[in-house]
Amino acid sequence: MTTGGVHPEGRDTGGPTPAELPPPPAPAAHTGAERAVLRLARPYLGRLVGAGLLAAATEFAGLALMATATWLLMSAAGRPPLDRLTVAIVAVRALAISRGVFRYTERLAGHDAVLRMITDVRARVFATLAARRGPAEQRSGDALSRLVSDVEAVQDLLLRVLVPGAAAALVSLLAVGGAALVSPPAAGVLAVGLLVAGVALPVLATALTRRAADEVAPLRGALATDAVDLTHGAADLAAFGATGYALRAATDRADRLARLERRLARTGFAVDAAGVLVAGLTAAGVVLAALRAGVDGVLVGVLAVGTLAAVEIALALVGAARQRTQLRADLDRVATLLDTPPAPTAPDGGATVAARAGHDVRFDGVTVRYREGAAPALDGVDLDLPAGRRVAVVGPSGAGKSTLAAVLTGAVHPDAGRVTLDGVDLSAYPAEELPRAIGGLLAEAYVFHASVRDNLLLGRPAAGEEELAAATRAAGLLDWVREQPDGWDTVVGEEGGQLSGGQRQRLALARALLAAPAVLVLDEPTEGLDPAAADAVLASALAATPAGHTVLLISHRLSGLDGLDEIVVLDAGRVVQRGRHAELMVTPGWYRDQWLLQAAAERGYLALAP
Ligand SMILES: Nc1ncnc2c1ncn2[C@@H]1O[C@H](COP(=O)(O)OP(=O)(O)OP(=O)(O)O)[C@@H](O)[C@H]1O
Repeated sequence: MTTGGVHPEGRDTGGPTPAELPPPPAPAAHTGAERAVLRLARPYLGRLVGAGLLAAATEFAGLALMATATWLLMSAAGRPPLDRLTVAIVAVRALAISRGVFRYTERLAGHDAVLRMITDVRARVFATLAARRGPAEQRSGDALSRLVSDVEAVQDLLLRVLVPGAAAALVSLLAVGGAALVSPPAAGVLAVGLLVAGVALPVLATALTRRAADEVAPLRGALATDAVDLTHGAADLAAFGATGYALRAATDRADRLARLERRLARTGFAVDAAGVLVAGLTAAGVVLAALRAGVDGVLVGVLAVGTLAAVEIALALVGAARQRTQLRADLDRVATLLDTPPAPTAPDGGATVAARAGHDVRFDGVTVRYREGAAPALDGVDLDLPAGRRVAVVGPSGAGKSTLAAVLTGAVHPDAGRVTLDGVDLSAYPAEELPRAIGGLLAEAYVFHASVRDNLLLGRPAAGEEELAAATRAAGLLDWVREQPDGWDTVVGEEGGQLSGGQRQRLALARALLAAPAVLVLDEPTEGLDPAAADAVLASALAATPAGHTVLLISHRLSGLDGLDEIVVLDAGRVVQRGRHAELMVTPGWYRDQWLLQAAAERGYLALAP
């Protein structure tokens, strides 16, 4: 839960309150973030520079249009012969048309470059998020917000800050140069006005909005996480009577966000008003300087209108600075992900899984540490799984059983040691190759909001009705499917919500059995089933697995393991016992103690059962 705040009994409901949100990062970090983004923009630099030049051409055409139109109107008032005006008339038309054409091509070129780049950024951010193991980073709401809004910050930095900013700076220089041809003193005044509008005001806007803007992005991320918690955790919140508190915490955060955004908007309006004032004052100053220098009346008018247009273009830098401030926190979050070295993946064209019935798997001194400094989840584990071998991994909660399965399926990479499939390191196989050989029922298997048939076919899309029935029978779900009015087409609800816990587990097991990979991982396949049903399902699942296929069974229950080739007992990530059931039962240790305890508990359960 990140719905921050304190429970009435003083229990913290977890997560940061707005006041606890991380402080705004140091300015140097922001520059680093922008640099990281710009490094990614390098392959598209040519297109971006093209877009910047087109943006400058658009602004310049607008400025020139205003100046020429003013000259035309003021000159026409003196009724000169028409041929003196012809060039200006044609220029006005040409500039009006070219401005539209430049704007259109600039948008096309800029968006083309940026959207190409964004595709790369999103793919990298996705890959980094997918490879992350830290629980703090695995919040789906926050991850979604990073993928969508934070990556859009990269787009905005280029399209709304850098391209228009560079164009405004370039056109401002041209405007001062143009004014200097008419009157150097007026050009001096214009330069001062442009510096105020294009440098001083953006710096002021940044200073005024920096703190508030830095708080906005983490707040948005936290709100996205709240939304996920409030929807996914609604039933638990209601069960603990905590809905009101969770809602209030989320509402407090939303209110704080609204307050910050209002503050940003108010500051924005004030700076915009200052910009209008600067435009007016600069135009007045230019007119005075030009009159004092004896410039012709028509040209004074051209200078005045041109000044207003030029200052307006320079004021785009205020918008760019404001936008940049608002993007900083988002950019930092993206840059952190982009700086993360990618998880080791096999190069394209890596090893391929041989097309045969059985595969040999070996764990050699495999160590996995989820967090630096934390105790390892697996600590130098050796395990031999030749084709056809059936091994159970048991041990107390937190011993590292699921981590072992995750390493085997390639979901988690060992920090030391290696796992080989047919003698080749797992990391040499491209991601899409491994599932051909290794797969099964992993911890907390996901059941999709689809029909029973579609959920099963995920395991083997081409399976026929008979294969579906065999796998479902082995998982003990076939009778239930046949009883349903819609049979295989029964929709199981979001996350299998319309099934009981046991039915959901049987469906996930049936899917794994149907997929029948040569190395089948079964992580707690009978979880949620009563002891008698668990024994029956485990026996039928093992019987349904072809002889040459390897099975790695992870289980809390120790009943029904007597037929397996080896039982490995893990504790705190280390192998503390191994052998067959009969051997372990005559050896003092965790296995025998736990087996006797479970057997006694189940005898009691069965004695109480009606
Ligand atoms: N994603 C993760 N991030 C951080 N630590 C993790 C993560 N997954 C597991 N751990 C830690 O690694 C250790 C081993 O966990 P693992 O889930 O492999 O144990 P397990 O034997 O399967 O436990 P259980 O029987 O309760 O499912 C535990 O201390 C756990 O807290």
